[in-house]
Amino acid sequence: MRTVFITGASSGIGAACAKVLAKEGNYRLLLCARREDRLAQLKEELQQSVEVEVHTFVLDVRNKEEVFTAIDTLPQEWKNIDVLINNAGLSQGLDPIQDGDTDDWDRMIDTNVKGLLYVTKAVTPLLKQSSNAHIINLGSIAGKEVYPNGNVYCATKHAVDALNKGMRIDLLPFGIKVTAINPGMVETEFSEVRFHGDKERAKSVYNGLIPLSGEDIAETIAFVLSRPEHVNINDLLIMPTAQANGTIVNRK
Ligand SMILES: NC(=O)C1=CN([C@@H]2O[C@H](COP(=O)(O)OP(=O)(O)OC[C@H]3O[C@@H](n4cnc5c(N)ncnc54)[C@H](OP(=O)(O)O)[C@@H]3O)[C@@H](O)[C@H]2O)C=CC1
Ligand SMILES: CC(=O)[C@H](N)C(=O)O
Repeated sequence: MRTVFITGASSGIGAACAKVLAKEGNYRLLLCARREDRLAQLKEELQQSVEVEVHTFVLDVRNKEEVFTAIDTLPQEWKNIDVLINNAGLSQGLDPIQDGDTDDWDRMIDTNVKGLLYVTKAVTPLLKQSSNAHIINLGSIAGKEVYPNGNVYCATKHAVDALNKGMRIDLLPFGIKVTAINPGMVETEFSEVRFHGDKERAKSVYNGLIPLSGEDIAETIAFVLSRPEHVNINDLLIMPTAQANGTIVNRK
């Protein structure tokens, strides 16, 4: 039984990872996000469908002190973390740099880069105790190329790309695997958050094409985690068939 810690489990890719891994039958799930009600709902849903151990807690990954205290004060039986899925993240705004909102920039940098760093630093001592440790970082096509108006979000995901490579080097002596999962368009709450709650604009992002689902990404992560101990998948770029790169999509 491996214990998986998923950040940002209240929605989208994180929630889908919880559901897919719960069904696998060989994972215990440690789940966090800011929305407590969503986590409680997910826990109930998971435990109604399969037999799985789940522990949830509220965490804002931007809050350094909160991150270190939350990990430090986990119940003893939840401290044996084998897998960390650094999934919590967001995009806010889609504007040219000269028109960007500095509060949006702060939220993206604080969550996608600093939050990921705090969680990784807090959890690494626990991962070092595992004989089968793995960190999965949610990057993006936005970490491989820059698209118009993506400026700061793309910068944060380029940072995740660099951190993913850096972690793999630094954690090599401890046998901790490090993998980047870089999706293209996945229909989750991502666009709704990017457009500050504008549901119509968010929906239009996926008009005329079949985007990836959170489950598509979760199944890929389950595959990555299921490789034999001597095999690590370093980096994956996953797109809907209708998307060629960060900007070119085929809409019907
Ligand atoms: N959807 C897409 O097209 C793509 C997404 N990604 C990446 O995938 C990851 C998941 O996004 P996705 O599932 O699509 O989007 P969602 O908006 O559906 O989910 C984001 C999750 O992150 C959590 N989160 C956001 N901010 C914080 C915070 N400060 N502290 C703790 N948790 C936080 C949210 O929970 P809560 O609000 O409850 O805190 C939520 O559970 C992100 O890193 C995103 O950048 C990458 C490429 C493409
Ligand atoms: C362009 C993408 O595929 C990605 N979802 C993003 O908006 O960065």
